[in-house]
Amino acid sequence: MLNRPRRNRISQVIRDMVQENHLHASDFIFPLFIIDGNQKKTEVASMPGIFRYSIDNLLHEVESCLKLGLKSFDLFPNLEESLKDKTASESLNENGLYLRAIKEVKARFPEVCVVTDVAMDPYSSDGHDGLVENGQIINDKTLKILANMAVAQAQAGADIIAPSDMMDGRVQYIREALDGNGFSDVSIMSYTAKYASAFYGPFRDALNSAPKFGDKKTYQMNPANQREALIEATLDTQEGADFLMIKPALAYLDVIKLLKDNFDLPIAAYNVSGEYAMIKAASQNGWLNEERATVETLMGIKRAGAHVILTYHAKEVLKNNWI
Ligand SMILES: NCC(=O)CCC(=O)O
Ligand SMILES: [Mg+2]
Repeated sequence: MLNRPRRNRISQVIRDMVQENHLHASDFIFPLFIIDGNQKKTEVASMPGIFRYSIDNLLHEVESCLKLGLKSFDLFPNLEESLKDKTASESLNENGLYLRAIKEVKARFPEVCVVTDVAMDPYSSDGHDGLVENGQIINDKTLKILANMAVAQAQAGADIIAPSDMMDGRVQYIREALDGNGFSDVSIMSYTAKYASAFYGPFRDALNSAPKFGDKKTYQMNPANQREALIEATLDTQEGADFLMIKPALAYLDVIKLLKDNFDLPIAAYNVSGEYAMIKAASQNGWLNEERATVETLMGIKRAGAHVILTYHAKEVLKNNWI
């Protein structure tokens, strides 16, 4: 036998030497949920270890993440039902929860990268990502709403705008609105291939943002499709996206790899709430080793081709020195 691959696995030193992929704090974006009020910190029942923070506690949380080397955050608001309407108008309220949170984080920690979510669903009385008329999601009328939301978030200090809605044409529409308002340095991380997935369940609990009727299958992608992601990625690239995101991550590792191999933009993958919940639930039952399952999962997403991983595991992984 001339070839014995086991020789490169014989000791920890050699295994480390030939390790092809590594995880770093700089790979991660940590999603954070925000609620109104003071001194609030409420755990999301289906996401043990993940909390909704009032702005004062959000600042403490960001500070403790910075100490661990975690410097990028994606913020999501949990709004009271009474603030929601057909056109998501609360998203433009300068004194509203979301824009205040962005301003306060950037004022206190100018060095952090704040990623902001552009989508109607947290503010929409219909719980959808687009404007609803007669039970239909109206693409083109939604674009203006999304662009206004993006400009308001850029004004508040967002570094990266992340449209998560899957309306056609929104990347270019938002790009032009940002540029027209003097925000040509604000990036767009497009949710390029966002699938109509069961794995968003716990997130919708966290934000109370589930659709009030129907589902999201007329705008989010069919989980059976891979080639369609190439169409979405081509369009987002032409429209001026700075990052291409695939979401969820685990059931879509082939799509991560496909876009990594075919496009030159950085690839982001969203390791979503249901993926987090599965590992937590199994670990709490003693069915999985949490450290090993978590690191193996994140490594799999990186190995598939993601440069950036949005993950609820980010803080615990760094805090426990798992990587
Ligand atoms: N626009 C952000 C999401 O929909 C996140 C979903 C999840 O974490 O399940
Ligand atoms: Mg698209």
